[in-house]
Amino acid sequence: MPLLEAESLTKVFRRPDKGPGLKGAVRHLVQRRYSEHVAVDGVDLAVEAGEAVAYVGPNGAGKSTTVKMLSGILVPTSGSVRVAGLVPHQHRVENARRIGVVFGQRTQLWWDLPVQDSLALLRDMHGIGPRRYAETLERLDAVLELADLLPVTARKLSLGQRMRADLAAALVHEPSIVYLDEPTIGLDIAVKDRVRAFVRQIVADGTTVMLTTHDLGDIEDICRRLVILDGGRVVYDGDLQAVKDAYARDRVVHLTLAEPLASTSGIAARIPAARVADGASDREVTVTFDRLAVSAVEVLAAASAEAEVVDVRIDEPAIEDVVRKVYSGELRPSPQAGP
Ligand SMILES: Nc1ncnc2c1ncn2[C@@H]1O[C@H](COP(=O)(O)OP(=O)(O)OP(=O)(O)O)[C@@H](O)[C@H]1O
Repeated sequence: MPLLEAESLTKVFRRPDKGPGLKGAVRHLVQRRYSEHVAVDGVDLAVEAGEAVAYVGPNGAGKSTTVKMLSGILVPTSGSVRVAGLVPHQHRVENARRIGVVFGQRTQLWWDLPVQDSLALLRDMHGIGPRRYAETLERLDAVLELADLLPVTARKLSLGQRMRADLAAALVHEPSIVYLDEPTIGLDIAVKDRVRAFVRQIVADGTTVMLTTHDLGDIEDICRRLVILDGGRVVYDGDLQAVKDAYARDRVVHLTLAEPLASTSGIAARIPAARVADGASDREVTVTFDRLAVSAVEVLAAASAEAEVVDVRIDEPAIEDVVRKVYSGELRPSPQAGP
């Protein structure tokens, strides 16, 4: 049985219909009108224990609303949801024991307390015994390097330090499922790498992770499965690599030559399936090709036959291209058939 299961999960919000300006607000007081907005529209989702799933979509797609229903904060309008066999909004306390939530843009630490006091409060709220708490903290410290942060009040932490402390706060009760919402937002590359490595580690240890992010690097680093939501509906649910194979196949090879080349037409003639163009300088050439039709070795051989190649750099196709196309409406993958 999947650890997390949603069937036809739907959330409809009622929004006040106000006219513009003060006049509209006053009129609304007298004659209230509402319209309905379907934020999540019949979502089916099954996530197995130990999976890392990226749950992505443009602004307003319904990601946070789904996560709120999964964590029991919101009651679905229709459809069903179960997390570890429980209906989250009917068993909020038990559900909270099994889940951890990290919002990159908000903190669950008590702002004016030292981190160690926030963690101790969470320990007491979850009823964690002293021995288990000490062991968990030691494990978290080994990867998140918490020791220096523990005596500092949350308000004095840098963003990166705060994120490490927040991850510890979300995981101190060893939840089996963790919802991460923009966990690396605003972090510098080094801290981002550390947070991603940490999340990979908890997944390897068996924690189920559901990641909501606009940072596609997070997705590539952490998840093998991608669920794309658009307008409240799942438009793709499948393997990340399969999406790349189907939609992000263009690879770019950047070649640096020993001498400037008068024309790239000789290279182009040897690999007709590729697009050959001048690079950033007169000694550079870029070759763009479908990686399933042409290999990088063929590109290198073609270039070497025409000129002396002194350096090579390859840009792999990025999931970013696919997701960007979905967001812009250029691509509509089918949820049933996959890409
Ligand atoms: N409490 C609410 N009342 C009315 N409408 C809401 C409420 N919460 C969310 N919505 C609307 O539901 C839709 C989905 O919102 P949601 O926050 O789930 O999107 P999201 O995919 O998480 O977006 P983002 O990437 O911007 O965080 C949006 O149109 C939003 O305006």
